[in-house]
Amino acid sequence: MSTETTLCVSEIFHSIQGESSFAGWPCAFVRLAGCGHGCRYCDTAYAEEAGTAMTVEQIVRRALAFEAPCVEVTGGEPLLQPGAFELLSTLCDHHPAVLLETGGFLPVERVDPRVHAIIDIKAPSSGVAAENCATNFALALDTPERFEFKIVVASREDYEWAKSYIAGHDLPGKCSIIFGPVFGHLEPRLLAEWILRDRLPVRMQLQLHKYIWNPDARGV
Ligand SMILES: C[S@@+](CC[C@H](N)C(=O)[O-])C[C@H]1O[C@@H](n2cnc3c(N)ncnc32)[C@H](O)[C@@H]1O
Ligand SMILES: Nc1nc2[nH]cc(C(=O)O)c2c(=O)[nH]1
Ligand code: SF4
Ligand SMILES: [Mg+2]
Repeated sequence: MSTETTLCVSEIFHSIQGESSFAGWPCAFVRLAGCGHGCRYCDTAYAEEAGTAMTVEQIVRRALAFEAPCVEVTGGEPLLQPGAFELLSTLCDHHPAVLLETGGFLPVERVDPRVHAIIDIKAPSSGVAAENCATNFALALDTPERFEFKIVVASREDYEWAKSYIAGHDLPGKCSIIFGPVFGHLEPRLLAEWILRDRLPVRMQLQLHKYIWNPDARGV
């Protein structure tokens, strides 16, 4: 295991995976520090605070010690740190289910193909929808089993945008797509009813951990 590459870590914790198609599984989380993308609703602004420098080996040991059925690298924006690619590959050398949560504004082509990448597509209410990285769609359509897309929706306008956006990129029926409400901003029942009424082939998620623990708690 390489010991030289260092990353800036916000927190490493053990929780119930609250999002994605892995929701419900116990999961070890590695939250890398720093993002700067500035999504208006971001629930993890604390990841902008200075993190702790750790080597890949230290991070992997801490994450594996939880003996969880999946390990997720998130942030902040994990792909902003050059060492994230080595971290993901090293985790894959030691664990069969490594997940990446990324904000969708950076290319994922250098991510180890053993990683299951959850790519956020930012809707207009995030304020950064213009920065979604278009090259990720071709890669995902080529190897859909490695990817899933997520869109967090704050309003009816976001929902309509999301519906057109996934159709425009030919994703429905080809890639796994998840829609979820911005916590505390959109009533989950409304999103459920819109999806059902439109016969939309997407999965709906609620952030499980915010119902299990205090929604403002860190480290869950
Ligand atoms: C905090 S981000 C970190 C990883 C990466 N930067 C990204 O945006 O995917 C993890 C996930 O939390 C979601 N998220 C952030 N704030 C949220 C909120 N208030 N309600 C619902 N989901 C939220 C993001 O959309 C993203 O899917
Ligand atoms: N329990 C739990 N599940 C999560 N899935 C993705 C998360 C994230 O912040 O990226 C997250 C998180 O912060 N907590
Ligand atoms: S990209 Fe992710 S971490 Fe960065 S501001 Fe947006 S939701 Fe928060
Ligand atoms: Mg979170």
